Amino acid sequence: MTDPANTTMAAPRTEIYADKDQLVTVVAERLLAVLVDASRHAGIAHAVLTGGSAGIAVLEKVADLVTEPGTETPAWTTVHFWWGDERLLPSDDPERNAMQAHTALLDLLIAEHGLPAENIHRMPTSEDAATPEIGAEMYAASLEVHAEEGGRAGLALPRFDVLLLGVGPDGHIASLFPGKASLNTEGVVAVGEDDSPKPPPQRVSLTFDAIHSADRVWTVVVGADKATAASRALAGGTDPQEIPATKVRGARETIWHLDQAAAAKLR
Ligand SMILES: O=C1O[C@H](COP(=O)(O)O)[C@@H](O)[C@H](O)[C@H]1O
Repeated sequence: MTDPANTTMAAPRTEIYADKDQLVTVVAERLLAVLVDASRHAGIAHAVLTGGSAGIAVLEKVADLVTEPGTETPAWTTVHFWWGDERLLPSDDPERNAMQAHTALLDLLIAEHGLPAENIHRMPTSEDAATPEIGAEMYAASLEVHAEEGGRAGLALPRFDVLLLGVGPDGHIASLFPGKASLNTEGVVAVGEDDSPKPPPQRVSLTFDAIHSADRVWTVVVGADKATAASRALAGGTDPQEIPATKVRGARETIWHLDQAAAAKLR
């Protein structure tokens, strides 16, 4: 399975911003640029979204940008949105990462920019799936429908152009939490979590194998409460069982976007 020490994956690099506003502006601009490029050259673009404070702020900034005259935007009919993780809650629960993304950006793109609703691939809700494990199987089936021929890392997945992640103060990414069995799940693309230490307990997450398959993995980190986790994740030799974020890699690019507060303890 994928190995973060593997030279076929990109070593992490950091980009540090004065504040949250600068970080979300740059990441939003680059996200749009990646989608424009993929849409133009491949005729299709796949982006994986994250929840969390910084991840949702990036989407709000994309909404501002697409509303500004003169911003170059992709052909939205070619763009597909996926999620790195989700809370197994009712579809209208405001804690759902998808609900927050709809409010921040996706409703606007559907209503005013022609994004087809069927291009939005939400993870299952608690109405769709009785357990996180069933939810993970359902999401794997959705991903398989859009899998590129031959697949990445032998997995049935689309080619993700860009995958966004947030980091918790405990070092979790997506819904892969310290010490949990989900960290060791190999050979499948999605996994259920029944006992997340961060509420709500039931979640669905992409696995590390799926995350590692993405061309670009951008981790967005804002705030002093993330500084220790970021520093440990980026230090060599950290145990991923303690700080799962240390295992974050993309196939072509791995960037940690940090504001100064989150970067304060980097060595
Ligand atoms: O629970 C989650 O937390 C992380 C980080 O969120 P933050 O608010 O501390 O930035 C997020 O990336 C993930 O998608 C979410 O489900």
